[in-house]
Amino acid sequence: MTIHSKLSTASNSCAATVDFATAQAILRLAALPLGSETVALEKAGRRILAEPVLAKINSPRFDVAAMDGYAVRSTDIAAGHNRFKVVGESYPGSARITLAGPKKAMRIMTGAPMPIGADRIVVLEQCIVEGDFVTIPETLHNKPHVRPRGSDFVCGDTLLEQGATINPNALVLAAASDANKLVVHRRPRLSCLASGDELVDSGDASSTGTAIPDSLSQAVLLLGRQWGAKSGKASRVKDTPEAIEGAARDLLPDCDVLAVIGGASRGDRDFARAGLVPLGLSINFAGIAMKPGKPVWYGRIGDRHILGLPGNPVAAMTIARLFLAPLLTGLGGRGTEAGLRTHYLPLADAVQCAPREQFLCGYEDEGHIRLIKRQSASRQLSLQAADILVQVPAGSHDYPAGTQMATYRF
Ligand SMILES: Nc1nc2c(c(=O)[nH]1)N[C@H]1C(S)=C(S)[C@@H](COP(=O)(O)OP(=O)(O)OC[C@H]3O[C@@H](n4cnc5c(N)ncnc54)[C@H](O)[C@@H]3O)O[C@H]1N2
Ligand code: MOO
Repeated sequence: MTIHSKLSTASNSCAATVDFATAQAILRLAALPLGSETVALEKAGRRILAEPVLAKINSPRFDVAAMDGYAVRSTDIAAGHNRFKVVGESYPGSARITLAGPKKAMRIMTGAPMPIGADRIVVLEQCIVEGDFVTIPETLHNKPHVRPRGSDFVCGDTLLEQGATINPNALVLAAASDANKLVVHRRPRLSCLASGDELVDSGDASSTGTAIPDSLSQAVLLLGRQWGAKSGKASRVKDTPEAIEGAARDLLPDCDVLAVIGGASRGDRDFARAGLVPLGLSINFAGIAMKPGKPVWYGRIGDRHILGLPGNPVAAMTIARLFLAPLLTGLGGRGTEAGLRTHYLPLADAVQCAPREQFLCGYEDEGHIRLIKRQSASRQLSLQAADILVQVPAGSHDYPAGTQMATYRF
């Protein structure tokens, strides 16, 4: 098969150019959770629950003291007694004991099981202790200072829902449930394949006359990690379909998602898709009516997800944020929506629509959107201050200052 017929095979299987919303809908249908695995609690941080966490015990396990003090019977107090014989002590972790007989008290600390028979605590600061006896005030607060058994949660309660992220607060509940393992979604493994005759490792360009550093491979892997991926390998090859095919053949067995950087458009040496056709690439969409990032494409080789990023660095990072992030959150069990959350902010200055939907680099300034002055798909400096992408729908009018616009956080 010639290079040109390979390319045309790839293009023939392309859906027609779609808009951003349609492409996202296609991605959403394909980005289904990869499966689950069981991990030890100490390894579960940042993971997404594939199964809910149910309490295996009550919390508290018994009625327990809510304050340090003396446990007594309220019937004794109601009968007018205020001097009690101290018959023992209860600490957190102590076995439950019985407070036998009237006018008896037990010294007790916060979290310790209430003695059977006692139903209130008199706080330490209000008690006068003399030898084996404790005297309590005539008038007491109404509060019994007892946390009833199961008042936090009871055995069988759902403490964390499926889909929850194990953040520090969630980890409190997971451990409190008495779990030592959690069933979490498998993290997608992301690898990168960059092509470009001009590209060298960062650090090697200045010693040559024409090469430029590959500024995208590691950035795309980092963005992937921010959205829940494990980093696989980053390969870089020359602009030939054979080199792309060979590198992809090596990378695909060990990844779920392959981000193919560059070679996405129509140039003489743009072979990203053509190089993957012999491996069985099928295309779900190619070319989106958006700016930057128009040449983005997405397809499958077997069960692997292949996302083609344009080589221009701002276009590549825009597409990574808007397509790779939701692909990874979808595969990782959080749904593609988690990677596409928008925040509405007012424009500081008017912005002009264009025939294509735009995603402009901007930053948040005192609650307002400021756009980076020179927007260009190739201007790497635009990324220096950009912390948001501002979605500007296609059209022929202006959005005046103050208009609330959807933004995506980088
Ligand atoms: N005739 C047409 N030309 C172009 C079109 C088009 O539709 N018709 N689309 C333009 C758009 S939009 C973009 S974006 C670029 C994207 O092109 P490619 O994906 O084919 O990217 P390359 O040609 O490989 O490279 C473009 C540019 O980016 C630099 N680059 C590539 N990879 C890296 C990297 N890993 N690190 C740093 N810089 C990289 C490369 O050196 C080029 O300067 O095409 C337009 N052309
Ligand atoms: O749309 Mo390209 O991604 O403008 O440079």
